[in-house]
Amino acid sequence: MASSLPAQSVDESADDPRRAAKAAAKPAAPSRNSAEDVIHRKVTRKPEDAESLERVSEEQESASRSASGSTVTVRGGTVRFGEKIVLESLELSIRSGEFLVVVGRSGCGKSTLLRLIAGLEKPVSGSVSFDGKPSSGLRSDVRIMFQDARLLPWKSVLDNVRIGVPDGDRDKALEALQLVGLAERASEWPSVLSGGQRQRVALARALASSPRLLLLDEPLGALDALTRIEMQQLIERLWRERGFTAVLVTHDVSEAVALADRVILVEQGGITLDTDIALSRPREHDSGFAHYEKLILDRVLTTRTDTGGTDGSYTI
Ligand SMILES: Nc1ncnc2c1ncn2[C@@H]1O[C@H](COP(=O)(O)OP(=O)(O)OP(=O)(O)O)[C@@H](O)[C@H]1O
Repeated sequence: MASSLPAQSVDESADDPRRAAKAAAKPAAPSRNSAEDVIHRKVTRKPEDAESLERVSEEQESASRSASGSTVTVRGGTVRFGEKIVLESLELSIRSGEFLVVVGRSGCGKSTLLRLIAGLEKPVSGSVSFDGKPSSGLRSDVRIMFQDARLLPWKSVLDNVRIGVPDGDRDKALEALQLVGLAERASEWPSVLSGGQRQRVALARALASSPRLLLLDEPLGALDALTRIEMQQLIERLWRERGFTAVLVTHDVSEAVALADRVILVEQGGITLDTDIALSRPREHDSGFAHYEKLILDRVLTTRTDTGGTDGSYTI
């Protein structure tokens, strides 16, 4: 296996005025202490106009998000299966409340990275830390969602969600089902739900315990285009409201740009592209959006031929 490439941070603000302007307008994801600072400033500061009011509200949202999500650090993470080294000395820092999207060619190690963070894969060397503290094995504040909803067919929708709640608390499970708009289907069997509805139940189960980190391993990969967009919007809304840190693996570059604060490309055991997506939310499919799609695709396509989807999306 080729040796890993060093993590490469692509800073385009120098030659892209739109991005530079966005970056200047966007408050940096604050640390826990600076989150308190923002709240303090919010109470003491008098906004002079609508723009500063909006800015305060953005800062407030960012502060509250930061307080609810985990920071995750992978240092020198190496994972191998037999002789095959899949991740090699990988370095990654994820900010609290950040929405990170992982892209890369099939088999490059995206799911392995997610499993490493989840504690499902043990590194042969290196470490994973949460909020600055080394961690190994499964954690109660981390939840993972897969392409397959993995619902138990012999349990009702509500009982499936209760699996994700400490002590199986019924009210908390119902509350989670409400979040995804499926409370009225609580007593039904998973088999009568559509694929999209099953994924919403899986999302409710994942969020029912209010995790600080949500890992999403291509959860929308099997859905039709419209359901996929609805699910993207639901995930984005819940992420914004609840403030957890999110890491999504996807093959869909459009989905990556729609959801990410930041996109990384995994290649040859390491991270070979690491770029912020400096677009406001909700994202419009405008020239800024196209700019990032092209940036990511161009980088990926230096090593692979693309496949353009009939709906204008691209997969890698
Ligand atoms: N448990 C395992 N035992 C042996 N090899 C494994 C195991 N899990 C993953 N691999 C191998 O590690 C490599 C990376 O797998 P991984 O599932 O992380 O890739 P991926 O980028 O998520 O792929 P895809 O996009 O196709 O889902 C592949 O070559 C895969 O065959």
